Amino acid sequence: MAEAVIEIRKLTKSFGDLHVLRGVDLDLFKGENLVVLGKSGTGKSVLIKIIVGLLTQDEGTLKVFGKEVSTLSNKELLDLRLKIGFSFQNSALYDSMSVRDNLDFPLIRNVKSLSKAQRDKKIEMVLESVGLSQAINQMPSELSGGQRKRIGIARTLILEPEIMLYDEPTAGLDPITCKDINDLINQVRDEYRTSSIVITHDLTCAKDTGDRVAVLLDGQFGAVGTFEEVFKEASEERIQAFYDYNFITK
Ligand SMILES: Nc1ncnc2c1ncn2[C@@H]1O[C@H](COP(=O)(O)OP(=O)(O)OP(=O)(O)O)[C@@H](O)[C@H]1O
Repeated sequence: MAEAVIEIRKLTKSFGDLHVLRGVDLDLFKGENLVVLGKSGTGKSVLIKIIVGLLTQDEGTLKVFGKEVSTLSNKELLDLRLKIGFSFQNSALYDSMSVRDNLDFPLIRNVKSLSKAQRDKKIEMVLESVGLSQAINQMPSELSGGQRKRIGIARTLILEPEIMLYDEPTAGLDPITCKDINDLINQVRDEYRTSSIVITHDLTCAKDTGDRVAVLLDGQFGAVGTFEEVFKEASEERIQAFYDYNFITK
């Protein structure tokens, strides 16, 4: 049985009368890509915020690397966040900084022991990993949407996180670029041995990257399994509707 790096049990979270998470059970196993699917407003971001300690659950447990997040001290939370890389939907690059400086920034801020030469080496290596060595001196505005996504992922990867959280990694990209990003997500899992949660509405992304797929429905995971298990054998109408909406066959 694979080791769980994140273990969520009976987790609930409400905002006033709005019961967003209503008893969530989920494991993220070491070395897997787990895709979380769910309509807008179902609580995907809330769940991510609880995982990184930005919000606290009302009830239930959430353990990351075996430790309950809600009981961590501020120092422990900061240490945990360094092990979790969050790749934002909008890539979160600083427009006024070159690609090199965008990648240098998290190193200067978080890994104070590195020399300039060591940082340069890491920048070169991570750019090579995402296939954009030639972009090192470019500004974000000179990059395509897909390239910006790659640099955004590189910026997260440079701190060598053990867990990666991808928020809508293919949003706003054309299908061919989506495929490239999906390949990169798989490559990151294999090369960096990360365990990842991929939040998406894009079923092609889910199919290509998800070792397992989990569908959030009415505050709980309605189905968890391989893409085929979740969709091909879906008897649940709401899950089938999600599939039909994405794959328009007519
Ligand atoms: N801090 C907060 N205070 C009050 N309500 C909140 C707060 N954070 C989230 N919510 C509500 O919780 C619900 C779930 O929000 P969340 O952002 O997790 O959705 P989501 O599944 O990530 O949606 P999307 O796919 O559109 O990003 C929404 O109705 C939102 O308005």
